[in-house]
Amino acid sequence: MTADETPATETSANHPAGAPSPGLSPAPPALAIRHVTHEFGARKALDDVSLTVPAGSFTALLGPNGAGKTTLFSLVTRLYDNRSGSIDVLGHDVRREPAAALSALGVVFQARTLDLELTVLENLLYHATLHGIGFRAGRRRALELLEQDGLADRAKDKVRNLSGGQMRRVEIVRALIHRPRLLLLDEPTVGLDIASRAALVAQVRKLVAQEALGVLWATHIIEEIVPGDRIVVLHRGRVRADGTYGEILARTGSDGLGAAFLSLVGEDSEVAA
Ligand SMILES: Nc1ncnc2c1ncn2[C@@H]1O[C@H](COP(=O)(O)OP(=O)(O)OP(=O)(O)O)[C@@H](O)[C@H]1O
Repeated sequence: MTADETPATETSANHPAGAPSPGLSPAPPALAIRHVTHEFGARKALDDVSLTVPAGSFTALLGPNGAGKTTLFSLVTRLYDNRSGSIDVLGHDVRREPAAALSALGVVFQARTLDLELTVLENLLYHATLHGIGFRAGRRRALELLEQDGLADRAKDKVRNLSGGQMRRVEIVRALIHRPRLLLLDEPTVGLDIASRAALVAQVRKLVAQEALGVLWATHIIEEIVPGDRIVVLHRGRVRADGTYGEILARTGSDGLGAAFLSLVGEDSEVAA
């Protein structure tokens, strides 16, 4: 079977990918991190971190600068080796089964990584090729995703001519090209205006709802989090709270997420309310 003929992940309206099948054991979470510690010399960037991103959930990783969010993403993506604890993507341990784990993973890094001199479509096809997807299947998938996101008319434009928000949306499309089940986004809205930020968050929430994608969204912007989201509060390398929006408010006795966050991490935070 060629890459062009590789069947898409089976989905249907009643049984989206990642959701448990009737009669079968429940699907593994999109991401399960257990007891991970990471040090840079004497500095402990992560200290016994455990968290789960269920399939079909929008989980916000909320933490101020220096909390350890990027370090955590670097461990999940294997930029760094996790020497303690375990990290499973869709049930695959990233150390023992890196190929299976990484093929289920899409990432949008903090720094922009599109080639400005290539067109939108060329950028997407380049990425598809890296994932072993044939030219025709890659083109079909890229155009389908651009269409869904309202960007089809920009396919042949050089990336240089897009707005910052559009570039970010293309990066999300690129991260989805190989049909991952987990999407990691590291502070994707930094530098965007309010309208672009809202469009980006809406794009990702739609994916969670329609495709049962598990999303881990690192941010320090409280406004991006809404009731119904799962939240992991990370501060100075430690998980300070992990639960639904309502659980975090109830646990801290707060009437808003800003107040809840402050009561969890104290005054030395740089989280934007
Ligand atoms: N390569 C490195 N060498 C030494 N220390 C590092 C390195 N990378 C990160 N750190 C330190 O680890 C801690 C966590 O940093 P990290 O970048 O993961 O936080 P973050 O939550 O992503 O912050 P930001 O929002 O500012 O990117 C910080 O104290 C940082 O200075």
